[in-house]
Amino acid sequence: MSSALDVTEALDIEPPTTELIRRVSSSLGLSTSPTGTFHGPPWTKTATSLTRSTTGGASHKQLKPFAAEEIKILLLENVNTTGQDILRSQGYQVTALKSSLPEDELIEKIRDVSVIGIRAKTKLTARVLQEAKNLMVVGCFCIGTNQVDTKFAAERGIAVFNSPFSNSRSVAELVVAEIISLARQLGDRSNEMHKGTWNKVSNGCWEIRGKTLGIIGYGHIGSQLSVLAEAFGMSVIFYDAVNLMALGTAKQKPTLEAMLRTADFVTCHVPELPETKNMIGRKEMEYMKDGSYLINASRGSVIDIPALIDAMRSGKIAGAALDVYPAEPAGNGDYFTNELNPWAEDLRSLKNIILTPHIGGSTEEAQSAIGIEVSEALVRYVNEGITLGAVNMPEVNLRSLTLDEPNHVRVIYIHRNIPGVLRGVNAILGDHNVDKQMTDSRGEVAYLMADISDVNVTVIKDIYQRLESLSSRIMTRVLY
Ligand SMILES: NC(=O)C1=CN([C@@H]2O[C@H](COP(=O)(O)OP(=O)(O)OC[C@H]3O[C@@H](n4cnc5c(N)ncnc54)[C@H](O)[C@@H]3O)[C@@H](O)[C@H]2O)C=CC1
Ligand SMILES: O=C(O)CCC(=O)C(=O)O
Repeated sequence: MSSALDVTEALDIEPPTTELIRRVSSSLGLSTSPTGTFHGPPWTKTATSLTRSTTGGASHKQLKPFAAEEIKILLLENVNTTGQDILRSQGYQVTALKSSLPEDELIEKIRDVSVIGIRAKTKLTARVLQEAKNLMVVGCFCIGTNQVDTKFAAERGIAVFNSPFSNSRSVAELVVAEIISLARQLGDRSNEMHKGTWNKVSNGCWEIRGKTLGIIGYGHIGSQLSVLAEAFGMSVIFYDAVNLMALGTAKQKPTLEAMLRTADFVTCHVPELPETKNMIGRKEMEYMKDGSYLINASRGSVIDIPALIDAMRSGKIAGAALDVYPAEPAGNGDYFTNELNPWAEDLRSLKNIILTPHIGGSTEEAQSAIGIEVSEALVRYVNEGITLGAVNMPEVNLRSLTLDEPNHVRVIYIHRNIPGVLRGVNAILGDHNVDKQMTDSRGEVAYLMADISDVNVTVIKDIYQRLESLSSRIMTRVLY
């Protein structure tokens, strides 16, 4: 394979920085000649199933980084090996760490990488992203993307992908287990037995059959849970910000208050948003039925925990299960103390409370599926510029190039969404044979993808440099 330097010499662009490789040859199946060697498609190398466009029977031409080993990827928080394997099989340089990183260390490391993979704990704030000079894409190997400043990322041309539902079932199953465990005080009985105490009681222990489950947030997880709960003979009611079709015999309630006043068990499945902060506070706990139960496996900010402690001490709430907390440690260890969250010890001292370390999505099935799904999205984005599934960019895709089209180039132009940009871009691309083109915008950012035929290295260099000089430019990539 040719080196990065070969390309920059051929294109006469200096100096040969990683930045340059990212922008110009981040493409890639690139040799100094567009008709150079092509690699087998990635799905022939992994056991996975990268989706691809149909090309009418012709062989799909893989766009691959010219110097794949120059693509540096940092994976934090123990991303599953399924995902690591897919990325390594592309020839990228992958560093995988088990935990998250403190902000200053993260800033040091992120400066150097083209791709970062995280889970729920790593905070990619504007301050961190500002320093990520080479970063083109973030993979959230989880559902939530609240830990990333996705708007700031888009404004810097950094796409963000997640896995919207691969762990939904795992969370729903955990909540079912918690509903039964709270109703039967299983946590307390088990703790007593571990200490040698036999305490056979039925007082305050219930079947869940015939009880009412109130679900806040009837999305992927809430609706899965709805089906499971009905199978146990529960009645399901839910509250959501939008009107949704209820599954089975579930019923949507018009207000949160109406839902809280009726449910025996309340469970939260909303994203972290300003509107969902302390969504269940003192007032809402007052609305809840005496002796009801509260579960939170969404985000730690959704429940006012000091209010919950008071409500449990008074007996208003008979039991609770928490999987998420306002502050969570970067890795495993003895961290669940008042230093982390000032009320941690009060919480730990309560009866009939199940405390789990954010394991809602932590199953072999979910982590394996997420590893594959997010890594494949990252490969598609790095190699082909496809944004399908991105949470902060318009979704843009073009039919794949084929091996019958050797002298084609794919141009990606991420730009500010302002009037007149296409006039400028078309003045540059218009001199060439644009086979197909798609552009779309999302908020202040627009994404243009165009496949151009009959190009040589001089033409590519010219297109790249002229696009880069436009004032609307956020990021230009040229792939072939
Ligand atoms: N504990 C864990 O390990 C996991 C936690 N999660 C958390 O669970 C959350 C929910 O996940 P999904 O069900 O996949 O999300 P989703 O996006 O499919 O559903 C969320 C639902 O909440 C509703 N909603 C949003 N704002 C609301 C508001 N202010 N009031 C009422 N309803 C509102 C939405 O309309 C939507 O129906 C995620 O955002 C994530 O934070 C997700 C996976 C694992
Ligand atoms: O375990 C994880 O990676 C985080 C799960 C989660 O909270 C999510 O998917 O949003």
